[in-house]
Amino acid sequence: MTCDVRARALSFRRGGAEILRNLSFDLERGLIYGLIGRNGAGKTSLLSLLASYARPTAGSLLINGEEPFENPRIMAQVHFAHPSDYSEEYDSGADFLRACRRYRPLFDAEYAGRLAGELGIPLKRSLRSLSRGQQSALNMVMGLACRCPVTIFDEIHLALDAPAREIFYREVFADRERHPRIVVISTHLVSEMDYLFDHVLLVHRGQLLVNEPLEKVLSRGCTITGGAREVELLAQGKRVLADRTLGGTRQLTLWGELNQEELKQARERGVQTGAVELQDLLIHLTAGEGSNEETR
Ligand SMILES: Nc1ncnc2c1ncn2[C@@H]1O[C@H](COP(=O)(O)OP(=O)(O)OP(=O)(O)O)[C@@H](O)[C@H]1O
Repeated sequence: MTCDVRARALSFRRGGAEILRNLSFDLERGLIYGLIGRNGAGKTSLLSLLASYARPTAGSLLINGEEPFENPRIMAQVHFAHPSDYSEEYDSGADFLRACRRYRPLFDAEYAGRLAGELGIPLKRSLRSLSRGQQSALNMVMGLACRCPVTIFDEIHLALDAPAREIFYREVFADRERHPRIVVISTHLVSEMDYLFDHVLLVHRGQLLVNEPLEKVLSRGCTITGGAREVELLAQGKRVLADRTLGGTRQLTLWGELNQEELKQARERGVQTGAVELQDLLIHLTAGEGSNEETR
């Protein structure tokens, strides 16, 4: 089962406010998309359109050529894992996994059970009695094991402890290899997860600011690391995105690439050059303005 997603000039209004404006993008099978942006930028709103929870106000969103909103054929192919309120949920984790088996044709119960065991989720207990992290872990297990052609994780990893997050990252990567599909991960833990992304979607104030493969995004900047004086000389006239000092070593993150002459100078001065961090680019590209329309 494959799936493709096409959004063209997508806009979305809610409560009189324009939340998303004129977004166009494609999502391709086999790729992991990192959806990033500041608080209130519009990430969850975009994901709720993909997950058929809401309908675009303008433009078009097609999944396998069909509009997703209230479309059972498409809803069966999209899994939206997000932080859920289980405070009134008396069913157990095992009940939830059984429901997945009924409603998700590709659900892998054996894999789900194994992963739940590794994460230490007490499956026999009611969901309301689980800790927040255990509830998130169960959401993660369901998202992975459903094997839906479009699998969305919206900040579900936030309540997970570090070992559980490591399992999440490992499994997202490995399971995507075994069962290629579209995976969209919305996150604020950019520096921890960016290595997972094939492609970056950066939403800012309801608009798509970046829609590029990770490699291309990272080529927009560079780091230079070395003695403070040498690094400063190389950075002259350039825009500095980040400045870090460790002992006698200084690292500057610069906007733009170094040309051949600058690379030669860096070598001669013992300055190391490296890739920019996605998080530094995010901070730079979205700095100085509110994250949504109302704060402009
Ligand atoms: N029901 C609603 N009515 C009006 N405005 C809303 C509604 N839901 C969300 N918004 C607004 O839409 C904007 C985008 O919200 P959204 O939840 O999509 O952002 P986000 O990027 O996911 O943010 P965060 O990273 O903080 O979770 C925000 O300004 C938010 O206040």
